[in-house]
Formats: sequence, structure tokens, C-alpha cells
Amino acid sequence: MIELRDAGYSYDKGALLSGLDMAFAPGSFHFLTGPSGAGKTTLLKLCYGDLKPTTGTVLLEGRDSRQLDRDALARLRRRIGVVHQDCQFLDHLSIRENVALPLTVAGRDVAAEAANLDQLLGWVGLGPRAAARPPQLSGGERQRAALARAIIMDPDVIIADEPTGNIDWEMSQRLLSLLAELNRMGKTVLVATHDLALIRAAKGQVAARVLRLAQGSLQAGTEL
Ligand SMILES: Nc1ncnc2c1ncn2[C@@H]1O[C@H](COP(=O)(O)OP(=O)(O)OP(=O)(O)O)[C@@H](O)[C@H]1O
Repeated sequence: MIELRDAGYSYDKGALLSGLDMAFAPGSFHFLTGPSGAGKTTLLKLCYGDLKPTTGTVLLEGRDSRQLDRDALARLRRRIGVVHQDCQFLDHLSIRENVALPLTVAGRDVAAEAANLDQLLGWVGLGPRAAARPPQLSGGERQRAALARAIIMDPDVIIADEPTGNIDWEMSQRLLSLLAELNRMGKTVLVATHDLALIRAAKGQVAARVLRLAQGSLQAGTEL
């Protein structure tokens, strides 16, 4: 469970976000929308502990994110898979190695998990592209690889920042259906997107709420 209580965030030029009250319950699906620069990425970072609120409180699994030391935060972060806006791959490694990186970082034996890894690559449709390097992939393939990397540790929560930015409609639909499937498996999903057509397309696939961030505040969520 991720909970914001009167949370806010300021970089150095005054409050960007303030008075945010929101709970992302286990198994829920939320879209976060709002104009460019509204603070969507910043809000997501508060939700996975990359930033700590400058006012109010963010609770991650019931614990105040500001009280978590590095180890506690790292443990919690393993239960939250993040798809970053710019994917952030290591270009000298293959897609398979990039997707496996969280296992390596966690000290797990990648060879022992080869079957899981291959199954996951197949599920996102990248089996035949597993040996390719990130620069050789299309935008849609990169986004699906980023999703695979985000879920390789079987997190409870998936946070995706503009996962369909720069990809075509068909590929966006495919990514959305993967996210919907993860949600049906019980995962909590939070997706920031500008793409209102994508949100409309989700109707019927997921029971999502749509949150809009504007002028630093969250407007009441609407049902999809
Ligand atoms: N590290 C930083 N230091 C200072 N200001 C920042 C920093 N990161 C973001 N900002 C500013 O905070 C504001 C919100 O940025 P953020 O990336 O959270 O918005 P966003 O809604 O995700 O935008 P977009 O839809 O364009 O990705 C912007 O004005 C941005 O310039």
C-alpha cells in the first residue's frame, strides 16, 4: 500500500506539489494524468521512495518514507517495479541481460532463473529479440523490455511513467493489455500518461481510476 497524507514536494523554486491525499490500495489500477510539468514524474518518485516529501507524509507499506534507511528502502523497492520514462538500459548488455539486471543486483543466480527469464521475455513478445542490444530495438520493444525488467522480481506494485510515449497506437494497446493482465494477477498498477486515448481504451479492460494533477493538487479521481 502506498499512501500520501497531505504530502507535498518542492524542488528549489517553491511548492510544486502540495496537500496530496491519496491511497493506492493493493490490486488497484490508477492512471495519473495532467499537463506537462504538472509534477507527474515527481509524484511517482514520491510513491517509490526516490524522493521524500518536503511536507506531509508518504507511507510505503505503512512506513514513513522519510524514516527508511537505505537498506529498508532498497528492500521495499524490490516490491515496486518501475518503468522509467526513458527506459535507462545499459547499451553494452543484451536485452536479456538488461532484464535480468535486478536479479543480479539482488545477488540472485540468474542461471537458475533462466526459465523464468525466458518465459517473461516471451510474455512481453521479446523472445526472438532477447540477444539484441537496446539501441537495436524499436521504441515499443524497448518499452516492453523496460516492463519486463520492472517485473522480473515479481513486485506487488508496478509504476510506469509515460510507458507509451513515442510508440505507435498498436504497440500502446499491447503494452496496456500487459499492464491490465498484471493488474488481473493482483498487482497494483499506477501509470502516468498524457495519452487520453489510451485511458479511454482501457475501459472494459481494467477497473481503473483516473487522477488528474493540476496546479500542484490531485483532483478527485473519476472511475473509468
Ligand atoms: N531535479 C529537479 N530539480 C528542479 N526542478 C525539477 C527537477 N525535476 C523536475 N523539476 C521541475 O518540476 C516540474 C515538474 O516536473 P515533472 O517531471 O514531475 O512533471 P511531469 O508532469 O512529469 O512532466 P512531463 O509530463 O513533461 O514529463 C517541472 O517544472 C520540472 O522542470
